[in-house]
Amino acid sequence: MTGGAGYIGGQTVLSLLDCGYDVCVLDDLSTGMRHEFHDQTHFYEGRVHDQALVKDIIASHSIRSVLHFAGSIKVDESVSNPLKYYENNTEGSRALVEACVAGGVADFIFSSTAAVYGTAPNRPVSEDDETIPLNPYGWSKLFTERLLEDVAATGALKYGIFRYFNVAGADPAMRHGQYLEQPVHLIGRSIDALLGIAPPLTIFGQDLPTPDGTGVRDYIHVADVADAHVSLLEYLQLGGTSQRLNLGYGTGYSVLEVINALIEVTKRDVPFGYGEARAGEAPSVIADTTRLPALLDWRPKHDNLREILQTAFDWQVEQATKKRS
Ligand SMILES: NC(=O)c1ccc[n+]([C@@H]2O[C@H](COP(=O)([O-])OP(=O)(O)OC[C@H]3O[C@@H](n4cnc5c(N)ncnc54)[C@H](O)[C@@H]3O)[C@@H](O)[C@H]2O)c1
Ligand SMILES: O=c1ccn([C@@H]2O[C@H](COP(=O)(O)OP(=O)(O)O[C@H]3O[C@H](CO)[C@H](O)[C@H](O)[C@H]3O)[C@@H](O)[C@H]2O)c(=O)[nH]1
Repeated sequence: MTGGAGYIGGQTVLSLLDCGYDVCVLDDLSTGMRHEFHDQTHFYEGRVHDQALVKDIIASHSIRSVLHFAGSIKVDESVSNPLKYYENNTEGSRALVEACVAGGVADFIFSSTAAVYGTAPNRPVSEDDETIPLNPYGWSKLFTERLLEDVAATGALKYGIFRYFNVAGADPAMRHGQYLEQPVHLIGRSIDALLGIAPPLTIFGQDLPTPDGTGVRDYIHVADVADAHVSLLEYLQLGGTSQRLNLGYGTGYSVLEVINALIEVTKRDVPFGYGEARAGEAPSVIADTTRLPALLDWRPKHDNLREILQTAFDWQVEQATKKRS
């Protein structure tokens, strides 16, 4: 696995270990952190671009399946520094896939994003909808999707592409979660505002074409995302064909609904004000979830906004406390 020291990759390491898999992790620790549970993996510090290292890991562990989480994830940064995104996400993936093909890897699972849909239609968006990303981050991911489809067409490997919607929450057993010095996503920023370690939250837009005027997203618990990877891995290993799948719950919550639920869960106030809508941002992005359950033996266990918020809050408080002490 690449990116196994990051937020979603780390959670997937836990799911794989819980299911008894032998896991190799390749991570350059640029944004990820090594945790105690990584001692149960074969951990390599390095970049996915390093083909000699990747080939060596594949050969030494007879690796048949690769899950590729490594990448850069900040949409705003991708606009100001697009070359970083094409280098780390697209070139890195190209080099990795080439080394995997050379090493005889059969199955390749890739972390893509709902950002490939761009201005999603005003209804749940399906895997066959048009993809016109609005930023270099989305393009860097879409190019990798295309690369995988073209390579798979030669028969070199099979792919599983997950287009994640808004991944949030932390491990229910508090073994892992997301902690960024400066959160970039709504839930992380709202919690930091609530804790008083960041300024009040700015809500981007209050008269969008949504029921309450604020942006609507499909939030999915990171533990469900991780478990879905185990199911997709089993599916491919048991002979399933290449797939491109939305990974969301198919339910949307507005920014105000998220803030109100966070206030209910924590019994604390979230200071916020309104600002301009983010340029080009889709008002509502919700997954059409027809395809995935028809294929995989996966059913969500944590599809509850309050649980997502409670685990995210508990984790962020624990991290903030550790940092202070
Ligand atoms: N967080 C989300 O809501 C979200 C949504 C859609 C898609 N994704 C995708 O999921 C994947 C994981 O995201 P995350 O939220 O866990 O991010 P993250 O930053 O926590 O994890 C990324 C990991 O990859 C490592 N990494 C980065 N570049 C590398 C390289 N060149 N070689 C080796 N390791 C490298 C980092 O050190 C980190 O551990 C990313 O590919 C991201 O684009 C995330
Ligand atoms: O400070 C903030 C941050 C966000 N929002 C709003 O909250 C909602 C969620 O925004 P996030 O920034 O948390 O997430 P995005 O939907 O913009 O994007 C995320 O989900 C995408 C998939 O849909 C991609 O995966 C992308 O990588 C990831 O950042 C949006 O309506 C946004 O306008 C605010 O109002 N204020």
